[in-house]
Amino acid sequence: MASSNFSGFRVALIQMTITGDKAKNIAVAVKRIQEAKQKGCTLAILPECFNGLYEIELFRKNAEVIPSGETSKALSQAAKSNQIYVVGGSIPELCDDKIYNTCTVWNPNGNMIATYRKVHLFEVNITGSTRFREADAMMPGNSLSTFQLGKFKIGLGICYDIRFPEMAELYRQQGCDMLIYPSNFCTPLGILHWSLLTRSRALDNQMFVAFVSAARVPHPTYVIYGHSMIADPWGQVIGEATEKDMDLYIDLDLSVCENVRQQIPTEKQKRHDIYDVIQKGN
Ligand SMILES: O=C(O)CCC(=O)C(=O)O
Repeated sequence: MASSNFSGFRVALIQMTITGDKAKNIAVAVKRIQEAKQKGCTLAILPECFNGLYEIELFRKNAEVIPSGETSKALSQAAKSNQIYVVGGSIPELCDDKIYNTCTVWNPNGNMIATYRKVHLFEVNITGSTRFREADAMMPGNSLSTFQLGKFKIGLGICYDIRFPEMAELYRQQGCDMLIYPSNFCTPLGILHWSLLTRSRALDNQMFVAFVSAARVPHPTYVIYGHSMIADPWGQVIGEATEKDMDLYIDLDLSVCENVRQQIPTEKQKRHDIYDVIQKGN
């Protein structure tokens, strides 16, 4: 891959079913990465916390040191044996007895080329529906993270991060062409906001945005929305799953970013004399 005139690639959004069986979840992820390669994909993306159920009480149980834990080893091997880039959704990361919600990225040699710890922890209290406080079990990360795939520069966020347009704008300032958010929205908020948020971040920043969920399964308190989705730099949805266990394979063309940015040059028209979004720290 990645010849000098490479301007696109096929991406897999892996909407797998997550169960309470960690070994099974890892095995399913590995199999679906292999299928993505067979379908001609250069990049496979997994959902948030894919190695266990999305429950506060289970994060520590499923947590691992990165990159020496079993999930990291499986992702590294899957990337290498299939010669594919893998955005490993996220897993609970154990570091100095603290837990982070961490995304790892693997290149086709099986090397870890980026990590990202969720910066905005999920905390909502929706009357009559979802209550969740990730901070009861996890610590926030403190930095942004990008990686290069051919000519594409890709920025990383996780789920709730997509609600913060400033973060996406900082990635645009860093020259990103695509944002990837491994996610697991609950169904009530998914219905209201999932598509709107994906399209908004894509349109605001004139880039591709991939929002990758697990499949919906019955759960007493947290029913995952599904509907993995990708929007293009026009803000159009170019692929969307249902709520079921399924994967999407989508061709991305980097030249669309350049076309939109030339035709609607908002980045050059920003009034930095009136406002600014600036990055603090790294
Ligand atoms: O923002 C939302 O509605 C859901 C966020 C979420 O589920 C998460 O960050 O894990």
